[in-house]
Amino acid sequence: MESNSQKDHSNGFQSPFKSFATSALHVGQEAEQWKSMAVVPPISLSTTFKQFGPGEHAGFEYSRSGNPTRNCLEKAVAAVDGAKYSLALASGLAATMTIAHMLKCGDNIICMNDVYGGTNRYFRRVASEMGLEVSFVDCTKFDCLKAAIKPNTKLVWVETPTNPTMKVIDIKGCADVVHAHNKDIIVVVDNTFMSAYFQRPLALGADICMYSATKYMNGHSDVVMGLVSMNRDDLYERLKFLQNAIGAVPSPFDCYLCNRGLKTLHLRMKQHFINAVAVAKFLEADPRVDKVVFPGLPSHPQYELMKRQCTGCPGMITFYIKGDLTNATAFLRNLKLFALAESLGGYESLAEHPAIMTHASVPEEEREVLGIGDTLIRLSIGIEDVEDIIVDLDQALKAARDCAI
Ligand SMILES: Cc1ncc(COP(=O)(O)O)c(C=O)c1O
Ligand SMILES: N[C@@H](CCSC[C@H](N)C(=O)O)C(=O)O
Repeated sequence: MESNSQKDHSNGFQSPFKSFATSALHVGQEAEQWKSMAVVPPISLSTTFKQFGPGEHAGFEYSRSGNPTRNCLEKAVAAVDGAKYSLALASGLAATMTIAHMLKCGDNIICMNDVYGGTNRYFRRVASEMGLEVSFVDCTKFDCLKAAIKPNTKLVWVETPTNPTMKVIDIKGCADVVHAHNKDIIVVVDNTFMSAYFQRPLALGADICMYSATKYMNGHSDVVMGLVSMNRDDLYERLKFLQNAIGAVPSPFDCYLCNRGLKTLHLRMKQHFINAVAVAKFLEADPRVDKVVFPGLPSHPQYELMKRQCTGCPGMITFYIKGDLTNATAFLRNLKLFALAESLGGYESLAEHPAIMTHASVPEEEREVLGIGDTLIRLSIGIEDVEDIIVDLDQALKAARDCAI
């Protein structure tokens, strides 16, 4: 992260990370690593690799344990995260599971009380069933976090901004609280919403930066993948072991695609930011909308924190439509350019209803407390022409209002 004096004063956020695009394009992609001198890393589909003698090989034995195409991606991801190491897994949840396997029966995990529905479901209905103890805590409040740390706490899991209510967590503050208590507690940040372009959790004190690469990191809605980056040698050794021992690895073809997607991450994120600010301002000024939650607007309660810890804001906007479920449904059914679909972070605009779709797995009482109600709508603003995005939202808001008349 650049110093405060190097801030990009045009929008108040931190300056972009130095040589981000150059690293994304070149690190791990050296043509010299291939006999063919291929400039674009080949897709290495072979499941196994010929050995010179038993145990004597050229760096690869079996594709789950290590794959040349996956290596290229992992090196590029480590570079854009400002990390020493990165590992690719079969999905974001496979990454979560692999991280959880570093713990043992009876260990405690503190998880931010507002996280992606599938993460909540994994900790509550899978990890807990296997003997891990999980406490859901509001990590935006340091006092609550501090009070929740127990002698058996081994891992703290935060997501920022949270999916879908966009609460922002102070990563450095959180890591400081946890590590002051016990430096061995592993702080994990789910960086899916921000991508490596807008936020570097490791530089802020986190031990592991994790992604559902299914989203912005790949950015084309055609790959399901997870990524984890870290600096600590011990964490890398353990996770590398688990990557192979559990075996939740992505295919070489998906690694190729994600590696390719990463090459335009900086360009995509800049456009997502520009489009999202315009859309958020449009929605905020619209009388058919009750409330907009977008961390890139001064109206967001943690806007100052966002500007302090991020270099910008992705295309994720949550808003509460006026009316009830009928209006929310009419809005979503009438969108034309936006697809009504789960997921986010692709080049195309998507809209969804978290209470019924992505967060249905969160118990209803918890959803209510978190504000994931009938009128909450989540948008993933794509990189289409922003005027067209706004025209589409405008006509769907009209249809939603008219349905109530
Ligand atoms: C913030 C966040 N983390 C993790 C996941 C899980 O990722 P995946 O779907 O790639 O398993 C998702 C979405 O599914 C998500 O939105
Ligand atoms: N993280 C994505 C995917 C959402 S939900 C996927 C599936 N229905 C499930 O329950 O696992 C998002 O937030 O859109």
